[in-house]
Amino acid sequence: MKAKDIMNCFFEECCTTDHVGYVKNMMIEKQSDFAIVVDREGRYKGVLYARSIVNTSIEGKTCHEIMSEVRAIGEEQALEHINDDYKSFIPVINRMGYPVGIITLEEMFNLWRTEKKEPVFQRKTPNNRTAKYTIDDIIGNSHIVMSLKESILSAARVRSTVLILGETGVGKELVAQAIANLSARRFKPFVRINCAAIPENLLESELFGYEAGAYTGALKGGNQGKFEIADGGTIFLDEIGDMQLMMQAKILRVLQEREIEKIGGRYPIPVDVRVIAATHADLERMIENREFRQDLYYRLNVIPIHIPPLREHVEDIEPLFNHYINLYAEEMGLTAPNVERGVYEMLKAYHWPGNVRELKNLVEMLIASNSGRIAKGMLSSYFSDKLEYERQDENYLKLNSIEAEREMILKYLKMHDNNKNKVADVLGISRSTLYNKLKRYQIK
Ligand SMILES: Nc1ncnc2c1ncn2[C@@H]1O[C@H](COP(=O)(O)OP(=O)(O)OP(=O)(O)O)[C@@H](O)[C@H]1O
Repeated sequence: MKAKDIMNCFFEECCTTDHVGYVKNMMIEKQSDFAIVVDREGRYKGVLYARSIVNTSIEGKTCHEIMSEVRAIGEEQALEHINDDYKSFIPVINRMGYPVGIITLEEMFNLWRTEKKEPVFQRKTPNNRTAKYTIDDIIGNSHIVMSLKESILSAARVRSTVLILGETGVGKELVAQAIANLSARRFKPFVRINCAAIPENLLESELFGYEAGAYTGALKGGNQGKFEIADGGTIFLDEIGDMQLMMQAKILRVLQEREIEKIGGRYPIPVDVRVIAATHADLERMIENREFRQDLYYRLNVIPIHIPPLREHVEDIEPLFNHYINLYAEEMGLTAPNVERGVYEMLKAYHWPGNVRELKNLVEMLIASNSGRIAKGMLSSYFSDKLEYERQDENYLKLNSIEAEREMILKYLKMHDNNKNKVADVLGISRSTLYNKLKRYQIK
C-alpha cells in the first residue's frame, strides 16, 4: 500500500488493522513524518502528517482545527513534502478529540521495546466496529423528526435494504447507525465505507478484499474486504451516488446473490450483510443521465428514508443548539454559556446549507471562544461571511457552467489557503463531494 492510500484512509477516518501495521513499519523503517492519533485508551484514531502542524503549537487547539491544518496542505502536496527536516512526533489526543500532549518518535520506540504488548496501538476489534449512535441521539421534537424516528423503528425490524436520501449534514449516517443499533444485528459489526473518498482503483479491494498473491504488493495472507468484515452485521455505503458504473454492477451482484468475489479469488464467498446506502445525489436524475443503474436503484430503494433539510424544521434548531452547547461545554470542561435574547430567532432565520453539521460546528466554535455568553453579534459576523459566499454562489448558479464552478472552487481554495475543509464548508457541500469536483476539474 502506498503512502497516498494511507492518507486516503486517514481522510476517510477509518483504518483497518493492516493500515496500522503498515504505518507502524513505515515509521520505524523510514523515520517518516506521519504522526499517529490515539485516544486516552490508546486506541488508534488516525494518521496525521506532522510537517503541516509542526510549526504551530497544538496547545489549546481542537482536533478539528489540527485536522483542518493537515488537510489544508492537501494530500498530494503533503506527500511530496515528506522529508527528514522535521522531527516526527506523536500527538496524543484524548477521548474528546483534544490534544493533551506530544510524545516523540524515540519515546514511542522505547515504549515498543520495553513493553511486550503494544502500548499505544491496539488492534481494532469487531467490537469497536459496532454502531455508536442510537435513536436517542437524534434530537428534535418536530413532526419531521418524529416521523423520521418512526421510519427508523420500522426499518430496524426487518433486514431489507435501506436507502437514505438527504442533503449533506442532515444526519444520514446518524440514522443508519440508529437503525443498525435497534436491529437484531446491533451486536454485530457496523461497517461504514465512503464510496466517494476511496479512489476508484482501491474501492473493489476495500469492499471485497483480495486473496494472497492477487497482485504485486498484496499482503501475504490476502485481505478481508468490508463486506466480509461486516458479515452478520450491517454495511453502510455512504455517497453511493458517487460510485462508478462498474462498481455499481458489482454491488448489484452482492445484493442479488448475497455473495462476494474477492480479487484473485476462485470461489464466491457467501455473506450475510444488511445494506444501508445513502446519498445526497438525485439518483433518479442520474438514472436519466445514465450515471446510475436503474436496477441497482430498485434493489437499494426497498425502504427509502428521506431526511429533510434543517431549514424545513426550524423548530428543532433550539433543542439542537442547546444540546450541542451542553455537550461541547462538558467536553471542553467549561460552563455552558448563557444565550442572549434573540439568538434563537437569528438561528431560525438562517437557511443552514450545511444543515445540522453546520449548526454543530458553529456551536463548537462558539464554545471554544469561551466568552461566557453567546451574543447576537457573534452570530451576525458568521452569517454575514456566509451570505457573502452565497451571493457569489448565486452568480455561479446563474452562470451554471462547469467553468464557473471550477473558477469558484479555485477562488475559494486560494481565499482559504487551500483548506479543503473550509472550502467544502462555505460551499455547503461534503468534503467528499469537493474531492470529486477537484478530481473532475483536475484541480491539484
Ligand atoms: N437530529 C440530529 N440530532 C443530533 N445530531 C444530529 C442530528 N442530525 C445530524 N446530527 C449530527 O450532525 C452531524 C452530521 O450528520 P451525519 O454525518 O449523519 O450527516 P450526513 O447526512 O451523513 O452528511 P454527509 O452527507 O455530508 O455525509 C453529525 O455529527 C450528527 O451526529
